[in-house]
Amino acid sequence: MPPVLSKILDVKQFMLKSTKRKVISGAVIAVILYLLKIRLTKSKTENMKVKRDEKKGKGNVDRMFLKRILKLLKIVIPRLNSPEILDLVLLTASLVARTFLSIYVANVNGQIVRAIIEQNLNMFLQRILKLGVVAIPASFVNSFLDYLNKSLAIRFRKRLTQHFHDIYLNDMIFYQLSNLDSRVANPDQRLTADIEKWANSLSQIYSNFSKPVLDIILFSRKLAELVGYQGPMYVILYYLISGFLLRFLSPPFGKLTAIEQRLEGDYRACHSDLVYHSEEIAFYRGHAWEKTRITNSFNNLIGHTGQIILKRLYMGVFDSMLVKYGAVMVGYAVVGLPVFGSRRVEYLKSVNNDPSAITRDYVRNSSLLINLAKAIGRLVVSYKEIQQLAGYTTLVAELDEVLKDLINGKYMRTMLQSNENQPGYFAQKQSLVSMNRGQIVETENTIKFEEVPIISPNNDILAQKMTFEIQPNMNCIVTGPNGCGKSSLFRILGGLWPISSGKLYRPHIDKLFYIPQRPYLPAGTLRDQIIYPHTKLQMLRKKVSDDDLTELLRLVHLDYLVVREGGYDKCNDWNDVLSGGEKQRIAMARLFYHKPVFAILDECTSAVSMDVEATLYQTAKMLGITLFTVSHRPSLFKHHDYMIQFDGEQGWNFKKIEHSSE
Ligand SMILES: Nc1ncnc2c1ncn2[C@@H]1O[C@H](COP(=O)(O)OP(=O)(O)OP(=O)(O)O)[C@@H](O)[C@H]1O
Repeated sequence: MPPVLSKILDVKQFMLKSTKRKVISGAVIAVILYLLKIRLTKSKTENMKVKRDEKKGKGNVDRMFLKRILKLLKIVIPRLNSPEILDLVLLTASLVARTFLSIYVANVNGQIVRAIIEQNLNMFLQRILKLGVVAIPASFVNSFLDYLNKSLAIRFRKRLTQHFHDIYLNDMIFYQLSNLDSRVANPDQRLTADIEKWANSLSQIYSNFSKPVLDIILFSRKLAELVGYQGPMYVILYYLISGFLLRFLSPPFGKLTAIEQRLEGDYRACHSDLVYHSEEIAFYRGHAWEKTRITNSFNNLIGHTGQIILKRLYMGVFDSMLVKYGAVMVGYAVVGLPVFGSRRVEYLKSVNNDPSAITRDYVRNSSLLINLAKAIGRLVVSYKEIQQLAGYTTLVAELDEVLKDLINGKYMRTMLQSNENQPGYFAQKQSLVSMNRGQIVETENTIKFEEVPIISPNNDILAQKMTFEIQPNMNCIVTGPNGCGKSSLFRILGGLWPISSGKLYRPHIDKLFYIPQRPYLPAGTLRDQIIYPHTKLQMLRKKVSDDDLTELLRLVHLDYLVVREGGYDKCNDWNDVLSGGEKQRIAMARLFYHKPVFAILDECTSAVSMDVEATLYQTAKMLGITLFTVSHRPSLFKHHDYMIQFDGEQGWNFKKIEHSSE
């Protein structure tokens, strides 16, 4: 009977010998079967869910993942002579060096044991010295590997971030991403945390994947030389079967990671909202409401994370059983091969039946085998890491795809669609909409709407096709009830919203300047608040000095700010230190600095006292700026010559204002 078969029979005998052992083995088998059953029922329902998601590519290791990762790889490694390739070459060289060093150390280990058994002090000391010498390059290689991994992750992150910054911060894409398209809920989270995690995960995967593959080849070759080809073959076969089993049992971790990241983003957004709107919330005493929202969001995140770790727990049980303990059994079978295997006679003859030589070979072989087993184990386990990478890849690639759609003038929106079979019920529908089916024509100094309707991104018609023309010095006021589309008219004029039909004639965007009700005050100096979005250099090129800025501040009655705040170079959190009216007046100073042909003033003086408001409008006109104002205040009518009046039911009217001669 072959020795392996007799061993198996021995084990069977051993298991059946005592009732206690029988009970334990029965229980273990029952637990395994039960877990398998749970997994099978779960995987049935999960499979149904996952199949639905798979179509959309929700973070599974599939064809879509491969397509997306290849696209992203082209971004992070653009050329064959990119520095990333050099890092990869160095990384591969270090991995090879480490494997050879491990083989060398395994050899020396065997020799040390032999020296002990032979009680040969000289040989023992020499081998110890050898180990000491090899420790120098080995330590360097280990640290260098770690460094290269991190450096590669930074390079990947830098490339990808630059790629996204170039698209996201180009023109108005950042606006369109959060206002027109509904696919990416938290672009900030994707651009910061998700990209970083993707880059780290990718650089780790290269080592975690290529190193074991390399180790498997080199260790197997060495082991085959020493114990025959069956040794490494049994080990690899064992791991292939366990890998297949693990793949079958493993939950869709990629998809779960993608969901976790999304929930993380939602939770972070809740906190950002609270910080951003803290004053309003504090006045409303809205803390209880906010607490509920934040807590719910946090609980969703924690609940999901809890589910993941539970899934990891049961996967950990299978991992340990198959990869750790099962592998040890296979390992012993393999190191026993020279002494118990088919070539035992040959082997024992070659070592003259010398126990010290057998021990040396045993130590060397087991050391090689441990390394081989570890390498295969890492390869099997790295499947989980690939799943995780698939999750991050979904998030990053999805952002890229949405941005590309926006560049190509397309956006996707979740819209409600009435259900013909069930009146009163609405179905959610996502559809890709083409922007700018209308036409934009650039003029010298004229604004003209020709049959342009005001349609919101949700496809709601706010105003029927509009036709009117505004020339410089035709100051125009826009009025109408709340939500009728006054600001939307300017969103279309400014190119923020697409034009669905008709023709829009307008001067170059530099000749239009928009001032909203809540002006944006960027982080920066007092000077930056006035000249935004110009830089100091652009201001100097425009031949404007700080004294000129003081003059502008005087026009808006804010010249006291220069002294109060300690000069133009003083940085401050301007949103906090300025009152509502001061912020609006800063914005008017900004308008006077830029002196555009047309100023779009969207309720931008609502917090300014009436007398100051009147001087602001007069100054603007004096500077030759044509006003295009949204306001409900009748006191402002006198500064304008024309009026666009919305009726709130899609109707509108463009007419000349008849001023009574006072
Ligand atoms: N990004 C968007 N996506 C979808 N709908 C939007 C968007 N922004 C605004 N709307 C909708 O368009 C409609 C018109 O909004 P708009 O801001 O033009 O109103 P308005 O006339 O300026 O109102 P108000 O006087 O209150 O400022 C509103 O019903 C609003 O909900």
